[in-house]
Amino acid sequence: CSYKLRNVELHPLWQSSSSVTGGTKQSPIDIQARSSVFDPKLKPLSICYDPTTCLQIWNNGYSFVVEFDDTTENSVVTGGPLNNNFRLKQFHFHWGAINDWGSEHTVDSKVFPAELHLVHWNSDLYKCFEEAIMEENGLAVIGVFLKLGTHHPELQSVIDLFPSIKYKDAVAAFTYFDPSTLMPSCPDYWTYDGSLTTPPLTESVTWIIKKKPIEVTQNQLAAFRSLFFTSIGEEEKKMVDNFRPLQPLMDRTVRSSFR
Ligand SMILES: NS(=O)(=O)c1ccc(Cc2ccc([N+](=O)[O-])cc2)cc1
Ligand SMILES: [Zn+2]
Repeated sequence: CSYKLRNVELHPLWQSSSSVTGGTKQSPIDIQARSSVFDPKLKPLSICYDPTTCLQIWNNGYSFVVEFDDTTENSVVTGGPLNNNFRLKQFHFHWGAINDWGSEHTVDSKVFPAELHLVHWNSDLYKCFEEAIMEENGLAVIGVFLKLGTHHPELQSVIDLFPSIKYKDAVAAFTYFDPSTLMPSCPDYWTYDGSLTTPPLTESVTWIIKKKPIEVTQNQLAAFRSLFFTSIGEEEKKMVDNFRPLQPLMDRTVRSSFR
């Protein structure tokens, strides 16, 4: 049952950041489908990724991160709710210790076992990712839910590198990958203004949450749980439950691209 309360003890990172004082646009949130407002002015998302911009995969102690060369406009997203060009910087995931929880966003309180975040920064307004993180309209993050189902071959090419990045700060070369293979074919999405879900929790993110999940197998989810939060030589702590608790919607409306 994916409605189980998530009574997990939080990784230190999220303990202190379960709510930011004064934050009015924090993420993640529960997306109540019936309260979202269809916006006919929302355009289709325009996503164009060049697989040769893929650089490396590493364990940053919170998740595994696949990073891209963002010195050119070769891998970008625009359209949808976005009024600027956003360059792909990295993608990472959030997941649970078991399949009953793991995603950051929820839909009508339904929790998914994992969630993919594709992180982009506004290259029309800012000079680099580090600057954009701190600024209004600085980032666009596409969220994709994962659900249990068939084997995902393209995700498997990422998972196959896990033995080389088991511990914090381990890095491996990963030089050809198209992250659009990790997205569902259905164009429908929700969008709202929110924040980073890890420190510095800045309210700089236009969230674009795909309505349809992608399918992965139990073994593929279990592979995520073979990673460690800790560095080599430290007492091992399995990398699981690296999601932030739900935050209040406050004075925000979630828009949908579909009726
Ligand atoms: N989970 S999420 O909201 O999509 C998210 C997106 C990007 C990041 C990456 C990141 C955010 C901030 C910093 N920093 O301030 O050094 C470094 C990396 C962290 C978290
Ligand atoms: Zn994330």
